[in-house]
Amino acid sequence: MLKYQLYINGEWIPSGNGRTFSVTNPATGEIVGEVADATTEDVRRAVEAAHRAFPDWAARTAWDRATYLRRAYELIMAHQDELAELMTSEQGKPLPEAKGEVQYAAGFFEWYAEEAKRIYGDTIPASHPDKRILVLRQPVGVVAAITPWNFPAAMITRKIAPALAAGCTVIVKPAEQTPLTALRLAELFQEAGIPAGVVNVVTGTDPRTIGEILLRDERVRKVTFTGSTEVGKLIMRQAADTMKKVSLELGGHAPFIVFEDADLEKAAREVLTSKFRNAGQTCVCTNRIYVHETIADAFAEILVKQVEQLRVGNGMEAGVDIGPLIDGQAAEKAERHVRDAVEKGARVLTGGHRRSEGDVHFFEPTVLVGVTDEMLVQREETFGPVAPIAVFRDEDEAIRRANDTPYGLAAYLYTRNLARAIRVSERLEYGIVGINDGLPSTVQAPFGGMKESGIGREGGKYGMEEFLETKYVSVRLHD
Ligand SMILES: NC(=O)C1=CN([C@@H]2O[C@H](COP(=O)(O)OP(=O)(O)OC[C@H]3O[C@@H](n4cnc5c(N)ncnc54)[C@H](OP(=O)(O)O)[C@@H]3O)[C@@H](O)[C@H]2O)C=CC1
Ligand SMILES: O=C(O)CCCC(=O)O
Repeated sequence: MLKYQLYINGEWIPSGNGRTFSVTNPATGEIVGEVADATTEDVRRAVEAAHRAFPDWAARTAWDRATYLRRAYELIMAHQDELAELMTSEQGKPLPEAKGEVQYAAGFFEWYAEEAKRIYGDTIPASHPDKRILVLRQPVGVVAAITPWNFPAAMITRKIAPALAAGCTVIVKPAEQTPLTALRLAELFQEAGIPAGVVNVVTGTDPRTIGEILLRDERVRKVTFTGSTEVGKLIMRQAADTMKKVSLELGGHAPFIVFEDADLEKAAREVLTSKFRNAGQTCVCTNRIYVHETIADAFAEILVKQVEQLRVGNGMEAGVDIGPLIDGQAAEKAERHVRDAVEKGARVLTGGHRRSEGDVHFFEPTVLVGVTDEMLVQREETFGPVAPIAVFRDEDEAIRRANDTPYGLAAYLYTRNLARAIRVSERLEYGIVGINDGLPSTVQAPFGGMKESGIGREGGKYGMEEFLETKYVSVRLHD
């Protein structure tokens, strides 16, 4: 069993009160790790360390910072098999998916090592002959990064790689259910030689208090969060008191519109990828499938055939496509959504049941038809492997129903008609649109949502903006 302490100021230290908590494998219920349960004083110490490390880190050249980021990238890649196994053991996703996430996570370090050198300012023509106008981009300062359990590596690196590249120092608060990957990454950052205090990792079982300490502290200038919309709203309110910069990647309710001209086999394959990745536990997973009425039956038949080939089981075993859900609440939610849909007239074409034993919860990949918009599954984020199919008659109706949600993270459509693809993607009120593509996430593109799905973007050149302040310097040319 793995044992980890807190990573603060370049050192591994126990919690101030010596307390620890265990990490459980969601596929077996076994305890796989024991980590320190941070006290409020430990969190303050991490802020202090990040604050002290900031001036030196910010003053280094971009080339210098890039060297550390590149080393971190290489170390993560060199340890990808080990990191993937660790991730599967605490999160449950199938091993190949975990390895894909590790590579994706490393990719943010590679990208931002390069991007660090391209933080450009501006010079602006002045309206007086003896004046000059300069615009500088400077790191925002100490950053608190609060991350979820569904992507134990990539949600950390997508935040901290641009933060470090910009010259910020960070305190990471990983999810309670998946701290081991975060702590192993911290060991690799230490091995990469990233200076003491530049990255700190605090783990704990009292997220509200840890959050409050990070958010109340005026030395923390930015909070970046991925998780539920409910907690995101709380964080935004708390950040207001010290006017921190805020980035929020929150819940989603992604529609997938399949038009009548679609290649049904290929469209179903994209829906499958988007819907069942990580057992449906991603914020960009398809939640609502709108299929044109003329092809709905044929599409459902093809999707069911593909879904029935998915193997559910322990993600460590070869050939498994769908791992366990993260906990009992997740299984209960998926079950509630299926039950509610059936009570309101939907039909289960495949799946529909949970398999729970003690603390271990699997859910059969499920396809529902006859779904209508008042069903829970069409309104709340399911975060589970349930694919609800509803029918539509025309383009306007599909767009109106797709946009009828407080969320605005990802949306998908499948068509061979280019004009329609462009027209529809322009009208969808979402931060990410996949045209014939169920997996648009990639390091160089802006990831983020509109409406209640959040604020700000992560990834690519846009992700760097979130960690920079703009300073205007006005110069009068007096001798
Ligand atoms: N956008 C996304 O990618 C995600 C969306 N979700 C959605 O949210 C639902 C609930 O998932 P859940 O894991 O509970 O998500 P949360 O929003 O509760 O957790 C995300 C992170 O925030 C921390 N946190 C929780 N409460 C606070 C607080 N008051 N102040 C500061 N930090 C806090 C958590 O810590 P701790 O782990 O200790 O609770 C975790 O590190 C899911 O079913 C799904 O619908 C969930 C995860 C990711
Ligand atoms: O669920 C999330 O919050 C992140 C989705 C991972 C990705 O596609 O980048």
